[in-house]
Amino acid sequence: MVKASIKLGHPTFVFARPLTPQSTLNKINLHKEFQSSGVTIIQGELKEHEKIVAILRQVDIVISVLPFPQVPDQIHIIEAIKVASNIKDGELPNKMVEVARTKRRGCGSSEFACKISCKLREYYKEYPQKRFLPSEFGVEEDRLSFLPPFEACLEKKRKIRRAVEASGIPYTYVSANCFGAYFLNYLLRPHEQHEDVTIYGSGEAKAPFTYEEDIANYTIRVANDPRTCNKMVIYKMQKNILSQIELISLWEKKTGKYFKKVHVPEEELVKLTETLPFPDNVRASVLHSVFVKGDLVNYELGENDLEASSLYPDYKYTTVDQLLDVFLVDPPKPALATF
Ligand SMILES: CCOC(=O)[C@H]1C[C@@H]1c1ccc(O)c(OC)c1
Repeated sequence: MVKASIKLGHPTFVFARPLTPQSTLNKINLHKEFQSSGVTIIQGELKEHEKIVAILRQVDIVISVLPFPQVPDQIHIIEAIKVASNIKDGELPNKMVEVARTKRRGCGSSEFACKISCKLREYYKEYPQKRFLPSEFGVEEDRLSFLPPFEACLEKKRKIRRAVEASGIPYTYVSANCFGAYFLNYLLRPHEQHEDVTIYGSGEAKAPFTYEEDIANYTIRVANDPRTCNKMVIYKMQKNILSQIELISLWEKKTGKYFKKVHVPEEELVKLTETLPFPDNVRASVLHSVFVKGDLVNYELGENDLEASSLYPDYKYTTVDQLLDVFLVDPPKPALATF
């Protein structure tokens, strides 16, 4: 995300937890790389309210990339943005209150809401506010329901969304669906010697994949785009919507290897979500939602939703086929999200 911001020419600040003697070499080198690229790095904790307010007075856009365990701590970012932007909780800017009163008469609530959001957009053009992109980037949790372990995690994200909306801070939510390298590593395990691949359910349900670099490149564009203010942006590129069976077949063609398919039936996966310890039970419920139910392709974009590749048709995103070619020669390091 930082590299994409720099590449697009934006003055970029990073607020990160302090480096310690236990910090990994990778993190230390990343700090050095960012600093040599002109990034302003401020080290601190999310509870250091005044420090965050002081930084926020210097920026227009705040993008949070906090992992699940820190999702609730984003409330501190919201509080700091309100102070830095002089926004009172849930209070429309005064100028807007007059508009709201005059517009209320004679229109229904949805028409009224639309008038307000249009007026808010005009207002924000005149009185630029800081925009907040909370740490989302996965499923669209306001439109889907999940098995309990994943549901509990996503409820944390829903709470932050409601707090952002109640605060009046302009926002953009990003649903990037499946992180490409992350899931290709999880499903294909290119770093291991293995004869079989696991298929969750029938393997026919489709899911949208977005290469991590594209997630960052799209998000910096989205964050700076007036069209996406107070909107949900979904990353769902047509060429990157595939089933597990299609993914494995592509990989077999490219590697010249044939893998034995080991299916995990839905009922067994549901049982695992009930019996595995945390966080494996969460991962099992993610797999159930994404690859057994096909949740990520089971809803249509609403009138208030935008899709990234349609917003930026000139941006050449990496297709899954191209990403598999990268995996053939230099597969990215596997990772496991924390919950
Ligand atoms: C393969 C098992 O799933 C995971 O490890 C978690 C990290 C995956 C995840 C976490 C949160 C999400 O919203 C999401 O959307 C597709 C995906």
